[in-house]
Amino acid sequence: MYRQPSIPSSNIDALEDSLLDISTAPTTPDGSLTFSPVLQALKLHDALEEAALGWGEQRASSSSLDATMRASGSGVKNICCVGAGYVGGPTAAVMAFQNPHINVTVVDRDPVRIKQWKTKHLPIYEPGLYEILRIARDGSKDCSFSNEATRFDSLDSMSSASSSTSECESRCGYHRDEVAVKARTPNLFFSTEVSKTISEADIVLIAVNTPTKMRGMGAGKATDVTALEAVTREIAIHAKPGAILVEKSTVPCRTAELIQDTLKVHRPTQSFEVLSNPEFLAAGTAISDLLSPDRVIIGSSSTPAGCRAAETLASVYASWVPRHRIVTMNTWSSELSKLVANAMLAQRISSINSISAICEATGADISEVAKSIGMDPRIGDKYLKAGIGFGGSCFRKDVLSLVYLAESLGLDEVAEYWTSVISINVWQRERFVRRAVRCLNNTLVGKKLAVLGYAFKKDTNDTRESPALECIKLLLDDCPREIAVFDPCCDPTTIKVEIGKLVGKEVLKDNGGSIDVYSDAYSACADAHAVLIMTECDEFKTSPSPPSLGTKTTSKKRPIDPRPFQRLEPTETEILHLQHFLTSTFSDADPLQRFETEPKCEEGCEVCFDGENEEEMENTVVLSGSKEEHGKDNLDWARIAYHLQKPKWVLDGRGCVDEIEMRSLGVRVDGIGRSGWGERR
Ligand SMILES: NC(=O)c1ccc[n+]([C@@H]2O[C@H](COP(=O)([O-])OP(=O)(O)OC[C@H]3O[C@@H](n4cnc5c(N)ncnc54)[C@H](O)[C@@H]3O)[C@@H](O)[C@H]2O)c1
Ligand SMILES: O=c1ccn([C@@H]2O[C@H](COP(=O)(O)OP(=O)(O)O[C@H]3O[C@H](CO)[C@@H](O)[C@H](O)[C@H]3O)[C@@H](O)[C@H]2O)c(=O)[nH]1
Repeated sequence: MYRQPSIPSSNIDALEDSLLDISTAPTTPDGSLTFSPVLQALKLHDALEEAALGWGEQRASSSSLDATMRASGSGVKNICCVGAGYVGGPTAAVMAFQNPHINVTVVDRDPVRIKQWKTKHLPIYEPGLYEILRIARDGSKDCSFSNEATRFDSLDSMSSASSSTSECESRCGYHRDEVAVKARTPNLFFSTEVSKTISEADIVLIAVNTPTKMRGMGAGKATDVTALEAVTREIAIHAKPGAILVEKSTVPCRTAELIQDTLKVHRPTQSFEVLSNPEFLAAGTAISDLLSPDRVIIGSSSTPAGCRAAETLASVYASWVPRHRIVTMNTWSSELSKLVANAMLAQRISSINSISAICEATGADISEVAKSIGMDPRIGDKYLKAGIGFGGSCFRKDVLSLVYLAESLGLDEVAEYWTSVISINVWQRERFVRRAVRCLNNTLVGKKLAVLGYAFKKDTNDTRESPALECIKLLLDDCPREIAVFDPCCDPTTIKVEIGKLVGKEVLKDNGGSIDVYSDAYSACADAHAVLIMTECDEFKTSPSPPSLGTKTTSKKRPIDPRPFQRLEPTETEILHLQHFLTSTFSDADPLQRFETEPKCEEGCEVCFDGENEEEMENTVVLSGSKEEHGKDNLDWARIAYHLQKPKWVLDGRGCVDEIEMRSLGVRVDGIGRSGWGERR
């Protein structure tokens, strides 16, 4: 069940404070400052497997040396990334990792966050992030390995890359190529010296938060560009002449104009190029998305200087992204593309959710409908998973930003169309709660409800815009005796603090209310009158798992040895792939003996304070196969069913359980997109 280091009380205070000012609150809450060691093990494998898909393409096109020559030809020596959050941190880490000759410095006004990036307790959790950071931030040692793929028939007698070499040599008796990888000096830095770092940069990436405006004109829809404006001013004052400014944040269309205007006010005689380069990474797959992006969009002005700036940024990406995936366009198209991408994805979810209501009323099954339409390549099978709707920090805010843009342009019909995407999303979760209450005889008084899943999606501890919380708020209106919450990836303390802040401390059991948060599913479900599934966690699925549509696949395949490399100078991505293969195969966190010593925490480090947690985190990095499996164990539904109150109910908001299997356990199932017990009564 859930295991995570306890959060020091000072961090809880910080978390409480961070939730106060919602208008300018960072998009990544301090809740994400804790990270799940269980998840760390689970996701590393998938992330690198995902990235591996793009490596074949790249292998043919570039070695580290080629990439270095290309990007250094553009004269870029220093990159500054303003904003050490969810986007800034991982993006800068991958850029530095893939461009050893460029110094990348991430700056933030938040000293706590910067301090965390310098330690082993990173402020966000993303699978594969730490391995990249260890090379770019801490530097690496010389290392070497055989260029021959591991022979699995001799695995028993091997324990690491180096032993594999000697074992193979003694068996085969001939000398094979040895690949030598040179040591790296650190080229990724974290700092609070915002203006100084900006003044030294050839490229300044702006990756600050752009939440929905909560006050004043456009409140509830328009984008709050307060942080972006502040950074722009700082850049306008301190940037060196000719520096290239890059919008990584998601911004309203024509924001580059606002930036140019500020630059002109402060530096009227100098000209700067402003590029749009939106980020498309998703929570939980950030590193694989960054290592192997579907596309990199660069928007620029069409002047020669604009095109040159776009080419300079493209050369930085070209160190690891195949050229045909780097798409240049005009600035406004690029800015708009980001909003439209999120709006289209959200729209697909609302579309399938609207159909789920028809399925419930007609006897059709939404998963069958989604499967059949998804087989049409014109439609595709992604983002067709019906459920209680989308959450997360981006979809709602970006659709609303598009709505506001349309309204500002007098395009009321367009605004109305996109508003309906949000309306369906809200309606969907209300519908789910209504069905749940109806199943329970229209009264929750005196009843215990178990809520499985609190994060906005599976495999993350990110709870921003969590649909579960919205459902919990609605359930509270019917006065249940208890709402018992469990999420395999979220820290119970963080959930409590967040609920206390967003709903009110009085609703928590500790203060006489009805909401309690558990660290294991079985306690949460014990004696419950109904179990409500709110997040699509794999752990909640019955076996065999219903087909998963619209999410990245979780491969259980044995990782493949990427050797032999075609050149004796493999790319960083290829070395990472090999490292992952060896780590998974030999349960060794540093099989190439490449890592420098990990930075030591300060005396009295609060996160290290709990010795048990510390040991747990270190063990997890070692990625033992058994631990990986343990973390992903499916729930024992028979055990849960046994302890449920009669009639036993599972209200499935994410299509996780198999109705027939549950019926055999004496459990009634009702859920999204299929006619369940609710209809039959
Ligand atoms: N989170 C995602 O999954 C995701 C994905 C793609 C795009 N985006 C977009 O990227 C942008 C950043 O999102 P995020 O999730 O990284 O946000 P975040 O809140 O995690 O991080 C933003 C950081 O910017 C810092 N900051 C704000 N103002 C500053 C200033 N004046 N000087 C220095 N630092 C400052 C904050 O302290 C914070 O650490 C947003 O526009 C978001 O819409 C986010
Ligand atoms: O078929 C589906 C797919 C997703 N979801 C829900 O949609 C939400 C968003 O999921 P996802 O897109 O995987 O996560 P995000 O991290 O929010 O990523 C989105 O938002 C980012 C921020 O802009 C973009 O960069 C990404 O490309 C975009 O996928 C979650 O609540 C999911 O449960 C569904 O209900 N059904």
